[in-house]
Amino acid sequence: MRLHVANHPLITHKLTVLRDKTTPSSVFRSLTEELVTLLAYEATREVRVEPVTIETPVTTTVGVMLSQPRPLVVPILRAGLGMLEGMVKLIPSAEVGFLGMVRDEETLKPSTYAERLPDDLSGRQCFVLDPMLATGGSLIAAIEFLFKRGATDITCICLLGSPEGVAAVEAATVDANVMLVLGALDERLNESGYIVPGLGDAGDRLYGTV
Ligand SMILES: O=P(O)(O)OC[C@H]1O[C@H](OP(=O)(O)OP(=O)(O)O)[C@H](O)[C@@H]1O
Ligand SMILES: O=c1cc[nH]c(=O)[nH]1
Ligand SMILES: [Mg+2]
Repeated sequence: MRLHVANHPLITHKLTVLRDKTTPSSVFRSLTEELVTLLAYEATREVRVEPVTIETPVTTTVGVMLSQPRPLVVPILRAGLGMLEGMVKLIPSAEVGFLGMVRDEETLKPSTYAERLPDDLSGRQCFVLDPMLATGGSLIAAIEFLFKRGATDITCICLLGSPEGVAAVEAATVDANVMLVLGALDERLNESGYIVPGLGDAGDRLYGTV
């Protein structure tokens, strides 16, 4: 697994507002969208392109366009849905698949309650969106789901990650072509499995369900 942690003052500024417990849901939603667009810039550095010849008003030139098959973007419901708009703004031609997962807050184990993905993901570049990488259980389950459908090229974008979650994803994806892009790598998990300093429950903060 390759890890990229954003080191950019604009991203850190936006994350600071996101972390603030007084930030209302409406602002939290806009910032999440802005942050994913900034992180997607790094996450799509290896997006596949192919040469195309075009005519400018001045001459003929060779540029590039995204290759087929189109990239697949997979938000993990619920909180990952808050990242979808920011991602498809950058790649409007992407196809979108969905995985619904929820973590049991006692056992911290994830379960999958919804799935809408193409049957065959071989040859597809997949971009998984989830704001929070805590124990890593949800992201690992999502990655394994995509592997079972034949995916071999997966990039995950998370706003915040814990060292424990990064280590777990790393251990689960040895030798696989997986990239993890984080807005920030936080200090640790607390005894309830929440990221510290973190931002609380991303789903609740996005959708006002505290
Ligand atoms: O790394 P983990 O320990 O698995 O925790 C992270 C998961 O927890 C959150 O989802 P949650 O289960 O709260 O569902 P929600 O998006 O519906 O709020 C978050 O969006 C991740 O999917
Ligand atoms: O800190 C955390 C951990 C899991 N899920 C969240 O939304 N936040
Ligand atoms: Mg939640």
